Amino acid sequence: MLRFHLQVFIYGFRPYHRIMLRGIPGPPRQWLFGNIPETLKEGGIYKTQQVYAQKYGPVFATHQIFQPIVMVESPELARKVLLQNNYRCVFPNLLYGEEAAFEASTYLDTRGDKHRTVRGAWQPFFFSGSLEGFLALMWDAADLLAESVELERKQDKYMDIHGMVQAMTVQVVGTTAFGVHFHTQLADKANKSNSEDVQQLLQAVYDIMAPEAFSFSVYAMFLVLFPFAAPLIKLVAHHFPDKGLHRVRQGRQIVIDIVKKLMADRRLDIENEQRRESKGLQKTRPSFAETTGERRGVAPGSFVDLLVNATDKATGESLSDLERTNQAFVMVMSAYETTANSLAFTLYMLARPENKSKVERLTAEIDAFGRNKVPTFEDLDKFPWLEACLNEGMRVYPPVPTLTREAERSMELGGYHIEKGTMLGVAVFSMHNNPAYWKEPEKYLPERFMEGTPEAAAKPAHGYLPFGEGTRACIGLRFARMEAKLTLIRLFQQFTFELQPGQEVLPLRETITLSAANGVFVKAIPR
Ligand code: HEM
Repeated sequence: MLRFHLQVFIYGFRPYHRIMLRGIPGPPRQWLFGNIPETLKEGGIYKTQQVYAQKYGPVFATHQIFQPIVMVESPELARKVLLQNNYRCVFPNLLYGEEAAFEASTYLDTRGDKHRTVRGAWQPFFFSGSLEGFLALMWDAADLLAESVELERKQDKYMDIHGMVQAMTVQVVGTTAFGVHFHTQLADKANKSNSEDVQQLLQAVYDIMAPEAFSFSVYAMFLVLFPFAAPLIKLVAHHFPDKGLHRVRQGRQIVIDIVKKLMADRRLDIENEQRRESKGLQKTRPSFAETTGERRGVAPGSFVDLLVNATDKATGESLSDLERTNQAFVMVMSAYETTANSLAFTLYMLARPENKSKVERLTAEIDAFGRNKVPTFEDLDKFPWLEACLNEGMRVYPPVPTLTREAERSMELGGYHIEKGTMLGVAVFSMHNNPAYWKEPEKYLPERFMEGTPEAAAKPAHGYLPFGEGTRACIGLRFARMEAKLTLIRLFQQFTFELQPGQEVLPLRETITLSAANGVFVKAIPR
């Protein structure tokens, strides 16, 4: 018992971390709880980072949840962290056995050659040719969104545009990545065929990403307090899960089961096509080119097709089924929520009354293109102001507020020595909103992203990081930008938006991502 007490005391004091972080400024690390109480008091990690950066400067050490982490909050240091280190931090969790193996092979956590293989398997999905092929599907989804907005507008109601945009981005993931229609949008309610599956899927993703997911179980608390007993805690948690742990595990299983089903269906589909082709029979499924004109066409060159055919370049072997399922799982987790959040933040900014002149410039740009025209892939370069509005939205509210890396070797950061293996973080939200780097950061000024303007000249050369940087930067950047641009074009061809009073300050919800906690409520004004 004495030994146990000693271990608790030593862990609470964290001598090893103190040695690793020696000399690096930062908030006092409370015995046992690190900086958790302050994070709770400030209302989020991204908030405490702002407070600490002001107090301690561009390099500071904090104890976020489980781990000590050295944060940087300057464009130059952020670049150094992101370009010199290729691995994201892996935080301790309660997963055990097969679930732990699944997590370890997740794209977001893969390392070295495996990362190159996985990234290589994903890449063709984002080639210009593929993106161009997705345009009609994305436009289709944006069109349904506009129809849904019109339905709500007719009832003269304030609507949660965040929720509606989310339903749209889910549809886009369905058609482009999985070749299925999720029928999530209001104007598409009649097609309910698989909407229950989708509701389940969304709930599951929500459960996995919920803020409580970080402390979802009483076992998590034991893991924080007694990390040296992790194997035992995980074993007990696995066999006797409490309600919180059960919820997250169930969520993961639902997502895995659904993506497995989607892949199996698609595989069968491909086999049937090949069989018909070998017999010289006509295709049952029209090619994408044949469906682009159709309102509800599905792209056969989908992500699932890529996964089914993916091979490991190094070994020539195909990816294991576990790895394929894993990639599809990551696609579900990473592709829709961030895009929906960035659109919702931009729409929020454009609905604020003080930004009326920005909207006028946006509608003028869209009208110059055409109020009833569908843009082609090339046309998308003709909307610099729209793109600037989107960029500025992600500056004020970066959908991923913190980036992480593990120090691959010892390095120097802002005059401090960093030991190999130290967890590093980039305080993106804080940096994007720091007056030391951005003049009047509280103002929504898309001009910052318009070449030749004084606002653009005053912008830092680096330090704008909504998609990260380096070998681990967002692979879906072009896909996301294209989808967001098409959506804004389609919406502002028909409407402008008015913010519901009472949302002058937008409550935020922080998980790995940042989103509007209670939605974004607007009234649509027909143009
Ligand atoms: C506006 C929308 C999006 C934002 C703001 C965003 C942001 C990010 C950020 C910040 C990272 C981490 C970068 C780093 O650590 O340096 C990331 C990684 C990633 N994103 Fe996105 N993302 C968006 C959309 C998408 C979409 C649409 C997809 C897929 C279709 C996607 C797939 C991924 C993947 C797979 C990674 C991991 C890349 C790697 O480790 O190699 N993202 N994203």
